[in-house]
Amino acid sequence: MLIKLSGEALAGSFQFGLDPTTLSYIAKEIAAVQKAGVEVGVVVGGGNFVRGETFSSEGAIERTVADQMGMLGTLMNALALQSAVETQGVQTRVQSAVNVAQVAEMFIRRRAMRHMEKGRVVVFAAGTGNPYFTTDTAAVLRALEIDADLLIKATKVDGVYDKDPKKHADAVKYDSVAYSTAIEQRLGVMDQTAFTMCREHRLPLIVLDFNKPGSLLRAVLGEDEGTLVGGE
Ligand SMILES: Nc1ncnc2c1ncn2[C@@H]1O[C@H](COP(=O)(O)OP(=O)(O)OP(=O)(O)O)[C@@H](O)[C@H]1O
Ligand SMILES: O=c1ccn([C@@H]2O[C@H](COP(=O)(O)O)[C@@H](O)[C@H]2O)c(=O)[nH]1
Repeated sequence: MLIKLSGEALAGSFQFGLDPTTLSYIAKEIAAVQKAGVEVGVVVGGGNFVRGETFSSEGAIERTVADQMGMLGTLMNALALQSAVETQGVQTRVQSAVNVAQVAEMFIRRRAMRHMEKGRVVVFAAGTGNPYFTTDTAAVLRALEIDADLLIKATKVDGVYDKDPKKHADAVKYDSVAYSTAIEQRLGVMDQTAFTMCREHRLPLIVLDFNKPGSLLRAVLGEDEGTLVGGE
């Protein structure tokens, strides 16, 4: 399985950066899934450091540069996550989509799959390696490349709503929703490119709240958790 972990959520109670308590907690949750015998890959976001679109909006920093900074933010998250998961007794490798040879391996698909076969968690950093993309799209891409059976978006909301629950108190949660609905209604929980790729390749997606203890494992075991996005 492939877990997309929101960067912003890793900031925990802080506005920016990493919250060590949140990091240890999520590392335990990921380690529990691996210890249950599941091959696990993780794509980390970088919203707790830099979002290229926002960062470049004032015009001082070019969009491409801001996006490169965003990708480097995901690398910081990946290194922190690697350390925290290894503290839980599970070997972990970081593979980056940009060359940072002194700190992480490059992304090599077959190598990533071999790591996972050996029981190592693989954390994919730097998104797709290209500006103008997001880590949501990178997560779908990596999930397809490693033949994942399931993509889980682990975030701060407990599922997909008919509108943004952070902005609308009357938002209603879906237990399950079709990709076409998510795309047509432009549901903002994941970017549209990512939804479109999931639909095209029939990749099942579960959106869940990672702050709920045991939620990742329950989703993997097929129990009712978050919102399942699938179908047409
Ligand atoms: N229809 C919707 N249902 C659920 N959540 C929604 C919806 N529309 C917008 N959202 C928002 O989507 C966000 C989930 O994405 P998240 O914050 O994890 O961002 P991300 O881009 O995946 O990660 P990062 O923080 O790394 O940039 C939630 O904060 C939620 O408020
Ligand atoms: O393929 C990618 C992935 C990400 N970026 C940049 O990184 C930031 C952080 O990623 P989030 O998905 O928002 O967590 C993103 O805003 C982009 O600026 C990228 O350029 N290419």
